[in-house]
Amino acid sequence: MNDNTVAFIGAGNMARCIIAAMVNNGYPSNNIIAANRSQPKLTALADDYAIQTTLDNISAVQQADIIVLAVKPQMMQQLCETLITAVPEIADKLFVTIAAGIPVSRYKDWLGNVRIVRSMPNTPSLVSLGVTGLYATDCSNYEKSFVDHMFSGTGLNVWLDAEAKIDHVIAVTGSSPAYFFFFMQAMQQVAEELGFDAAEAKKMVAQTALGAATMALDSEHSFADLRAQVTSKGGTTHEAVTTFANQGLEKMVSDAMYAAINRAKEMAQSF
Ligand SMILES: NC(=O)C1=CN([C@@H]2O[C@H](COP(=O)(O)OP(=O)(O)OC[C@H]3O[C@@H](n4cnc5c(N)ncnc54)[C@H](OP(=O)(O)O)[C@@H]3O)[C@@H](O)[C@H]2O)C=CC1
Ligand SMILES: O=C(O)[C@@H]1CCC=N1
Repeated sequence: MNDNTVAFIGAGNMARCIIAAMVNNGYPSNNIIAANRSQPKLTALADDYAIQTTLDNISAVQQADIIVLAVKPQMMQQLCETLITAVPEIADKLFVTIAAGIPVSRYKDWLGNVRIVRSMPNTPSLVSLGVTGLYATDCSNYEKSFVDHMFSGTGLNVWLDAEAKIDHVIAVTGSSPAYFFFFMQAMQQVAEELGFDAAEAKKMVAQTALGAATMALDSEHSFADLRAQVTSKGGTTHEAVTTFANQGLEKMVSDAMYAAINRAKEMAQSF
């Protein structure tokens, strides 16, 4: 499977995270090409991962078996139309898109009746602790296995039986690293107010988040049980957690996650 050449069109944040995971997982770097409209990110990727790079999208797709569409959603239609015009036979290749909010039907409008896997990765893929939602249409078992293999170094792959679930994955894992970073940022701010220096405060907060997540993954206990283990009756945690509850943390989280889903649906309507 490592013989397939994979071209990333768009070499931004998310492409870098997936490329890092593939290379760290043993995918041959000379079988990965990144194409970008400007040079700096390509230079950094070539330096860090020894992959091939190019400013020429067309040349990248011509050399590739699998094409990963990794530009922002707003750029996608123009990109697809340029590609299909320049290289009509690329419709025979396998496409993987990582874009939020663009349904498979739009790609088929832009590229013809292509075989495409919609994926929704997240940035912790960079450290192989990502979660990727995957939804395939019209692909062979080999192609699905290949895409599974391609993402296997990023962390956990979750195959979906309905395209609508991609929007749910966005809310649960695609966007959610930002929720945790926001929470940690707020905690760091208070730690600094309390006199810890910025680097120390960041480390203390991140180490606690890592410890809590590791405990949750390693344990049979529910999140609620693990929370109860920290919360002594009449103690400090109870006061903190009650403050969160009284100020509507659960509703806030729910509203935020549905807002992400609604935005994905709204984006889908706009393409
Ligand atoms: N960031 C995330 O956490 C996640 C993002 N996604 C999806 O991934 C996609 C990319 O997002 P992200 O990586 O964050 O965005 P970035 O802006 O970091 O990356 C997009 C890249 O595409 C390049 N680009 C734009 N137009 C073209 C073009 N026509 N040809 C070649 N390269 C082009 C940009 O070049 P330049 O450097 O010149 O701007 C940039 O490097 C989006 O569709 C998003 O929905 C999915 C899951 C998670
Ligand atoms: O914010 C976004 O639209 C993309 C999709 C999931 C994470 N980032």
